[in-house]
Amino acid sequence: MIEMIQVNHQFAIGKKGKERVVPVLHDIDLHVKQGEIVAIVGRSGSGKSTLLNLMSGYIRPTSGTIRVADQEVTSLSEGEWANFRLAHLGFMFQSFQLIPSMTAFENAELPLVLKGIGVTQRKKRVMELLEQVGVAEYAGHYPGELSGGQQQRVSVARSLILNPPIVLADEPTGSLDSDNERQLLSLIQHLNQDRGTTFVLITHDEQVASIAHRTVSLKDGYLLNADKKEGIFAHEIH
Ligand SMILES: Nc1ncnc2c1ncn2[C@@H]1O[C@H](COP(=O)(O)OP(=O)(O)OP(=O)(O)O)[C@@H](O)[C@H]1O
Repeated sequence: MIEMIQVNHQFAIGKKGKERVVPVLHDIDLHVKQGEIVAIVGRSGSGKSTLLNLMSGYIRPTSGTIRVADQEVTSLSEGEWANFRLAHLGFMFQSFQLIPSMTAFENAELPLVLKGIGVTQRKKRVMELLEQVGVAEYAGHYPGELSGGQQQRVSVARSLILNPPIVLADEPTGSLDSDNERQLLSLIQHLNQDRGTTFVLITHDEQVASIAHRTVSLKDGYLLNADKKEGIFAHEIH
């Protein structure tokens, strides 16, 4: 489902002509299979978000090949990437990234509007999903009128509204209390079991990693234990 082959990434920082190169990821080989939940762990600065940004096309690798859903994505243009994301990828973030001037309904509806889905179908789908994540009664509320947990549910509804086959999540439970965390993890497991949704989750949290079929660890930009499920947290995180 997602294949990274010999991927390297470096950032160039500083003024033009005086740039300094910062190597961040080295020789990454990672294969995430369809229907897998893979957790990515590692210390702050080890390159986890950079890895996810490469899978999502927000940055391009310095070298190497990336395939997502059987498509070689490294050569897609910005416009092609935008369409590709709408068709294949859902995103969950630690910050909910809701649009403050739009209601919960409108926020969740946005990807359907971008995809040109008609209003009747949009209404049905949004209300079904808001119901499923437990915030249907707040459909007309603005993000500022919702609790953190409720905003998170709206944000999750938006990320799932197009039934993406792959969901990429960066610290998805980072700002949730333990009840909301448990509910989100349970939703992820259901989607994975019922629809075969593939998840890549960046996390510092053992609870989150515990639902993963496999945990991979980044250390100083190198991928460790790419095929091993256990034995990572104790020595990599702390
Ligand atoms: N746009 C950028 N320009 C220059 N350097 C960057 C950029 N983005 C990230 N970096 C550097 O790349 C390294 C890896 O960053 P990244 O955000 O991928 O780490 P991370 O493992 O996700 O960290 P955290 O757990 O703190 O979010 C860091 O040293 C960071 O400073």
